[in-house]
Amino acid sequence: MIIGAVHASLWFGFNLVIDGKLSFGQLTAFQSFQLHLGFGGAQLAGAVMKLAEAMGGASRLFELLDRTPLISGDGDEPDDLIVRGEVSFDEVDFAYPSRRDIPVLNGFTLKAPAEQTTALVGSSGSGKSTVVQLVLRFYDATGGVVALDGRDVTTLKPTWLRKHLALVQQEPVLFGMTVRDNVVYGLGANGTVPDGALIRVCKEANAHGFVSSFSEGYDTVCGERGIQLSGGQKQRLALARALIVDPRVLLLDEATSALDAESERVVQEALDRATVGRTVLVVAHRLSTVRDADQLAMVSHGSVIETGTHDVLLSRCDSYRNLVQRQT
Ligand SMILES: Nc1ncnc2c1ncn2[C@@H]1O[C@H](COP(=O)(O)OP(=O)(O)OP(=O)(O)O)[C@@H](O)[C@H]1O
Repeated sequence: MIIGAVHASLWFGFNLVIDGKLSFGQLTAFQSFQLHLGFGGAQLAGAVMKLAEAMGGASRLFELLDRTPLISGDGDEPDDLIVRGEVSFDEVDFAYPSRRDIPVLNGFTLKAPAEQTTALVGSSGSGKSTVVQLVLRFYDATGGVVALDGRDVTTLKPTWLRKHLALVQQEPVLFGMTVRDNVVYGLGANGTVPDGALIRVCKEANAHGFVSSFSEGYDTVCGERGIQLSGGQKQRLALARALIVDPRVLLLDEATSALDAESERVVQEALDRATVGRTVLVVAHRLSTVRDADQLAMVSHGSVIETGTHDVLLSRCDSYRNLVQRQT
């Protein structure tokens, strides 16, 4: 547009110069003035657009800052030494806040004994992952009681609770910071730990080997601006992050589902080691991951319909038998 205007004024100006109504010097001065004005205007329009975009982003940011959490940060912080790690669900009902009219858990009742592995199995959408989220108080149950060692988790301070419980999910999230910071993040934003403890948990999580092979070791930066890790490596760091708090209860939600067979073997080996002496609540679709659990709970439409070992469920639960048949 600016160029078009320049051409038009040039043509008009030349005619005025030919008619003797304008000097050549006046024409070039006017042209230069016109160009500066045009480009200045275009820059101003660009700046106004950027300002409008920034205002849109800022209003979204303030919206987030103004949000009040559904879960209060207050609660009891009982003496750490007494945590045995028994997790129980007594007639728990739940619906997500965004879909209050759709019940997800209905009278869900189960006891996960301390230092034992309890596996939740059932069809997709039956509510298994939701159960895990209620233990961590990402949400609170709308009815019934979720308890840790008999204490209603809604009476416990979420930060205290998360010192004793740790979660490993299917899609681990690593931040664009060093391996060390990513693992220590398990202790909270300002957590610190001696190198010896860091290496010990990374060995337990089968991560020390590959981290040591990086030229900068634990100071290697992860993510887009650093090293790209495979799914299995990320999962092993996520496990190390969970283990650094030395949790009494380990929650595994499809922790190996997204991995190929070899990565799954290495991660599973680390998990087998990490679960000894801890209460484990595991959600998994692959039967191989859960068949050796101390207890399996068959979940259907938000309720537990049967509990028992693999053999017990095989003998008395049709849904479980169907699940096994589909996978073998
Ligand atoms: N954040 C959410 N908001 C609203 N509804 C949700 C949310 N997360 C899950 N749901 C719904 O809750 C129900 C139970 O989901 P959940 O993820 O607990 O099932 P699941 O048994 O773990 O399934 P899968 O085995 O596929 O992971 C589903 O109908 C799902 O659509």
